[in-house]
Amino acid sequence: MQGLLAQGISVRFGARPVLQGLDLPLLRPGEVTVLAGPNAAGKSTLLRAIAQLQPHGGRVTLDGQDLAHMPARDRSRLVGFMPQTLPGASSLVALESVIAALRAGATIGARQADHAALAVMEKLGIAALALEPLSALSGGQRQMVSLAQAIVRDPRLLLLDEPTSALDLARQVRLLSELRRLAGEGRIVVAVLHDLALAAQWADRIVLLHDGRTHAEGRPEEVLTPALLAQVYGVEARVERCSRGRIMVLIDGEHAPG
Ligand SMILES: Nc1ncnc2c1ncn2[C@@H]1O[C@H](COP(=O)(O)OP(=O)(O)OP(=O)(O)O)[C@@H](O)[C@H]1O
Repeated sequence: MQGLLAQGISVRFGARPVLQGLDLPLLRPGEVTVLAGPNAAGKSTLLRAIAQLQPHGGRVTLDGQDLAHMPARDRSRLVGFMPQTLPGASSLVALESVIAALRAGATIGARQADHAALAVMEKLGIAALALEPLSALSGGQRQMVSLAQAIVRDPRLLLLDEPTSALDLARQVRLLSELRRLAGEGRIVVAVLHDLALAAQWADRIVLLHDGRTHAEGRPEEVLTPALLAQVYGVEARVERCSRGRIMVLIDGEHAPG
């Protein structure tokens, strides 16, 4: 079966269950899926479990192959992971960090690796940062370098944890356009986003996490409803259709209890 399937995903930290047998629908190649939900809902934990960076119960398969039972090198070729924050305490310059990410998943000659890494940075509009130390980059610059690291191996599955949180408006569009393009070429893209306006505009599918489970999933207009937003976030919301048929979520306030 083509796509990403995550079933019965459970994670607990000490006695506290964070994910409780969570199921995702089959996420198909070509789709951008947004994971949304309140703070501490378990979105990052779920991404890390899918990437096999977090011990978990349940099963994750990519195109029918169990990711947990795959050699780590094969998995790192197939799965690109962009963490919420790129560690800044590195002595590498940006280009070296992208080359290191490439070589972690592939046997590739030094010159070829240099070219491939620089090509990705050029595509993302960050070639000028190539020789800058990671420790000297701004939060947004670091986020773009982190994206370059995640996509340089040309992964089949791309997992991104709040990839736009530090980006200005133009770079948000650049990053999300790039994700759409990558999905259009047959990859599976899963991104955690808090910004429901961006989610409504860019996602094919939204999965709303709540209480350690999938509370709702579907197309943006199916999931971004006043009732579901009240249940999951505890807010009073209006959903309006604006130009080009897009939906817009307006938050009027917190939901009055009872
Ligand atoms: N390594 C850890 N040890 C203990 N508890 C953890 C650990 N990692 C996450 N948690 C807890 O698991 C819960 C879910 O965290 P997670 O980061 O997955 O949430 P999230 O939905 O991504 O939140 P946010 O939107 O705030 O980034 C939180 O209560 C968090 O404190």
